[in-house]
Amino acid sequence: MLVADRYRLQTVIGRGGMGEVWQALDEVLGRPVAVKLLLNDGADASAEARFRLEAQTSARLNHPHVVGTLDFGSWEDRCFLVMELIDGDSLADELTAGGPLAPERLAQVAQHSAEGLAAAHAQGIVHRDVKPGNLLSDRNGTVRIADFGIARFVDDPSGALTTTGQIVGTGLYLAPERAIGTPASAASDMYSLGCLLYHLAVGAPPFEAPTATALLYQHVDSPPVPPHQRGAALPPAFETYLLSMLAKKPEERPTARQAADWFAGGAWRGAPEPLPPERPAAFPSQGRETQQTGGGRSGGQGRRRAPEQRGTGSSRRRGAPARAAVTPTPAPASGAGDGGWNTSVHRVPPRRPGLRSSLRRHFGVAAVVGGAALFALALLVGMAFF
Ligand SMILES: Nc1ncnc2c1ncn2[C@@H]1O[C@H](COP(=O)(O)OP(=O)(O)OP(=O)(O)O)[C@@H](O)[C@H]1O
Repeated sequence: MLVADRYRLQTVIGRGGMGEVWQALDEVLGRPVAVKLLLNDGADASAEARFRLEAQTSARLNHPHVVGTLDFGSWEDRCFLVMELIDGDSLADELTAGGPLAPERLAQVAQHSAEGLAAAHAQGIVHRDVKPGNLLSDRNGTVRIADFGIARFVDDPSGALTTTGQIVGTGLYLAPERAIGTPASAASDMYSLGCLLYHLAVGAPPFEAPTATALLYQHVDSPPVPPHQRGAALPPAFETYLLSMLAKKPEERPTARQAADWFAGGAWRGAPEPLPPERPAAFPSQGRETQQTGGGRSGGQGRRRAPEQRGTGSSRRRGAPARAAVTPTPAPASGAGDGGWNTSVHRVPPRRPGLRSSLRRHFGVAAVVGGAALFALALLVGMAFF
């Protein structure tokens, strides 16, 4: 079948809610392309407008991590969108085929997706439907974001649900602020990306529920179970950062730009560092903070902070609230070096008073008690005499 006298449809690649996607040959330029044909069931008058908007939105983005838009038009009463053909699979396919992703691959997916989102956000475009099926990976593993613009019409939470109350894919990644009816923002995309990465790491989304309402409540209220408690073997820094993307408050999530830089810089590896040998008990947290400085590692510190802002002990402390929000279970010390939970912020024990200060405190208490006893004795003696 030849569309618009130019695009020869060859095989169906996939089907989505709005139409079917074909592998095709652009006979004018002699190159392979993907052609998405809008379903022509005639039922939804707004579908064409949405489709057109998707084309116009994605056409504004020319970025290596966004699927390129090449053409748009109408042919025999059906709208079509011509895209760059991605020879590979979606991340949903990758998950189905191979199970949870290894940290290295997951970090690549995170970086590429965040790059694509950063490019969109810089133009004021919010994707609104970040999900594994909308991340396409080519044979080299390069990830591109597809389907820009469609979800702008599902801003209200009901857009994530069917009329019967069943969950559709979007609900699994729906930001809390959207669940309560606030319009989607760039930070909502970051929450969805966090859910998506969690899903790819664990093999299941952070929240699941039998009803749509229960699921929305979880997005709003429930802290996600840390991935390592569900069997994922992420480096601690990676896990903490991922959980910061799932912060309930939009302003506490990293921006796409920050996330892209953080993953590109390799901080996600969270390589264990040697413990300070000589200063064990008194102020262990200070020693760790100092060690982390400039190391470009550890979870939490990158949160909402551009890399150039990191690096001082005090800013590190300000930048590490994720530690309070996430309470991972420490692993045995043998986990050192293998991405276990015994490094960095997760091992900072509560401060214990040194021997000298506790002696000082005990002497102080004794002095007060002794003084009171002497005073009472003097009072009694005085009363006896007068
Ligand atoms: N440019 C492309 N190159 C290669 N494959 C593509 C391309 N665009 C889409 N696909 C494939 O076609 C499938 C269907 O895509 P489509 O965008 O229609 O639906 P969806 O994203 O799965 O669902 P929905 O549109 O309902 O959100 C995708 O999952 C993907 O595998």
